[in-house]
Amino acid sequence: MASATTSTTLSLLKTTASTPTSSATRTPATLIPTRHPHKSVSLRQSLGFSSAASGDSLLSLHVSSKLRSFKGKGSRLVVSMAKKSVGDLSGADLKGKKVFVRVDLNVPLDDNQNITDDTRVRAAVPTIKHLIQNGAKVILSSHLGRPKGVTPKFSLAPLVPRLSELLGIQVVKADDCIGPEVEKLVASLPEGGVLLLENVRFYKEEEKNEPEFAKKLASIADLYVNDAFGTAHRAHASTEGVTKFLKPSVAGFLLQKELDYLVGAVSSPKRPFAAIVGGSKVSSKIGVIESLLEKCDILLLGGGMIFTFYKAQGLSVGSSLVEDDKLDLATSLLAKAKAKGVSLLLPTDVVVADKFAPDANSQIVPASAIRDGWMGLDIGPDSIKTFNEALDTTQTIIWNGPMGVFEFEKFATGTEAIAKKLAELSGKGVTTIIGGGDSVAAVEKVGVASVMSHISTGGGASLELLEGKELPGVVALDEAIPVAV
Ligand SMILES: Nc1ncnc2c1ncn2[C@@H]1O[C@H](COP(=O)(O)OP(=O)(O)OP(=O)(O)O)[C@@H](O)[C@H]1O
Ligand SMILES: O=C(O)[C@H](O)COP(=O)(O)O
Repeated sequence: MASATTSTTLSLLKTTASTPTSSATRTPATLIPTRHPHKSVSLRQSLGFSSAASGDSLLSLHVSSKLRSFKGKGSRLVVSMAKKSVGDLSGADLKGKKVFVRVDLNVPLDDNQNITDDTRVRAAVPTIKHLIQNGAKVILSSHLGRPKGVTPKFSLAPLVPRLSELLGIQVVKADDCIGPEVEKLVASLPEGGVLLLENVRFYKEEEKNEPEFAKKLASIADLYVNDAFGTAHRAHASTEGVTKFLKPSVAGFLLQKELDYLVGAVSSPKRPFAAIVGGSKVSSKIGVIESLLEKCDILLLGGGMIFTFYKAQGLSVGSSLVEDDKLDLATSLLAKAKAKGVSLLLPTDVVVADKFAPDANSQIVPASAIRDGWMGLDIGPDSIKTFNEALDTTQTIIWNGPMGVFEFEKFATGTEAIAKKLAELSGKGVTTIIGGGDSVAAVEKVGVASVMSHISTGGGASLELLEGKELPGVVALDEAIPVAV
């Protein structure tokens, strides 16, 4: 590809021609108290939200006056505001106590009811083990799928063998989640024992968050732990309603870690801070892009959404995915990035296909040369190089959404290249956060999941959190220290 064409396109597509804004010209990335030492400063601002955005509620969600810090992978100090955590409870708080633990065991199962991805099961283990070790009687509750009434294929029974294996004890399974059989099983549960309740969504009252149902769930326990980050954006009986009847109601270790990274590390990042946003449509990522534009130094865009940006800039996009009603929005996002000094990079070349199929004919073309009848399905090699160079300058990276149609091997190169780059940088101490959804699948496919600083177990929940929305399952939990904001 002619480099002259590439550089012309590049300057057209970049909102700023400069290198990433240096930390010296932005608010320094230090711990929250250093940035805002005075109590009178809005804690919401100290979390990095502009005063008019939707984060006011977020403040009341995640913030207490107590800061929690821990060493994340890559040896950076991650700071977030804390809800009361299961780690804050003493041994005496837990020994012999019946603890209702909401976990997210909504895992994919194949036709033979085998778990095809046990990430969420493994992620639930640290909290459960902690409770076992402290002599608690552990009552696990989860949903699986979206059943309408009792549906055998959505039973949690297939989870028992893997859970038992990971915990090193035999997990007992109840056939219901409320009622006399459950009460009997709870009564016979020894200290350190684990009971898995049946799919809580077999009752329509769960999703309706009916207080009477929440009360029944709560009646079998002494206290509540929510570790179901993936479901924290749902105000359901087992995630929200139950907290009205069980005190204390605290966060599990997984939920805490998700908040530490997706709120703490994103709001107070080591800079330069890059966000990579991909996926299919700009309309589904508007909130995330707008929210990240408030915080990041570099924004890299990929996936199907880029064609709406191209078209908004007057480029031809052939038969690529375009949202014609979002052209003005794309233009305004580019302007916003420029105004904020964020270096927004769009791919300068793309891999186009003559049909949407794994065996399509493909070509690499500059972004300005997509012909009629062709559709862009991946970012091209020049873009990968430019993105990699930009990422090389960073200290924190968050990634949400694939760069192309990675489900088709032929168009997976861009997504896999980003996954490999993040793995390399993670090894050099850069904080790398994978914000849920398909990017997690891509990272796993490449086999680099274990080296990332954090991989979110939430799809919708992580998106909502990154958008600055409040998560009802988090709001409902006890504050570490009550605070008047
Ligand atoms: N150029 C493209 N044209 C069409 N579809 C694309 C393109 N690039 C990526 N996609 C598709 O986008 C989808 C992922 O988009 P989505 O917005 O759902 O991302 P996500 O946030 O990672 O996933 P999820 O919604 O599961 O959390 C993938 O199925 C991928 O094939
Ligand atoms: O898989 C998820 O995103 C969570 O388990 C929530 O499931 P839901 O979208 O069916 O509420």
